[in-house]
Amino acid sequence: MSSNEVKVKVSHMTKKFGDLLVLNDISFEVKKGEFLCVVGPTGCGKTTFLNCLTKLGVYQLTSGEILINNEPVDLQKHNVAYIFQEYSAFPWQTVEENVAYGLKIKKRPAAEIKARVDEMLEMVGLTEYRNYYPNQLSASMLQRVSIARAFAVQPELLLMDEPYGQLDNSLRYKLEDDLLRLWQHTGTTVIFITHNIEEAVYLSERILVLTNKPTGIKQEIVNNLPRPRDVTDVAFNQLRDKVTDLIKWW
Ligand SMILES: Nc1ncnc2c1ncn2[C@@H]1O[C@H](COP(=O)(O)OP(=O)(O)OP(=O)(O)O)[C@@H](O)[C@H]1O
Repeated sequence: MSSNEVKVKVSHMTKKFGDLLVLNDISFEVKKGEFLCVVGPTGCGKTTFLNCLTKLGVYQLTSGEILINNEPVDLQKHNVAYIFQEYSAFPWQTVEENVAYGLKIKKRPAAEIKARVDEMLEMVGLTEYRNYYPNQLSASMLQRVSIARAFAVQPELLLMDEPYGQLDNSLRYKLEDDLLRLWQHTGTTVIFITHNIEEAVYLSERILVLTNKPTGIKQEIVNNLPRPRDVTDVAFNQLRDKVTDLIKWW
């Protein structure tokens, strides 16, 4: 899916909280349309890594530079969407209103909003729940609302921080397939943080393996396994074991 065009270029990203050096001179690139997963040991700074990409508030970089389309990252200009582990749906809005939210903020025409919301709801299997409120939905349905809402605005970059960390395996597999379908359909560039190595091998085109703090990149692994992927496949398990060995600290 990825092209040769560089979407995100991170140079010497360094982040300290007081005296604590968390991210230590990290440099990498993400190609347009690429699906990049980032894994690493517990507490190494995965969330900090993702938050620093937008340089908001306490996550301003201590030093280094982040470019999107060769320009300094600017959330007013660049269309960046997020999905977190916590459910982000507005409880006072229906599923349909939640999915339409970003498009309304962008003041898109009503007909475009309707068409886009219909398309997104169809892709995540929520069409018949469009008039439900979040408190009427299961955990996995809430995450599907988040995905549909994020993709509705056609983000050029989607940042995901362990979105399925609290779900059991069967729900997670279903959501991962929804995500892959949307990614393939839209060509969005995705950076996906996870502590789950199997998930990284299932989703990614490339995996960045982080070290313990002060955090750097231990290894970049290209993941060319054919899709659809099978978690019981020999090659799949070899790659999973290789990544596991890289982040083992015991
Ligand atoms: N706002 C902050 N102020 C001070 N220290 C922070 C802040 N955010 C993160 N840290 C510190 O940065 C380090 C990395 O935290 P972070 O949450 O990014 O790790 P993580 O890899 O996402 O953790 P986990 O594996 O538990 O998900 C920790 O030592 C944490 O205490």
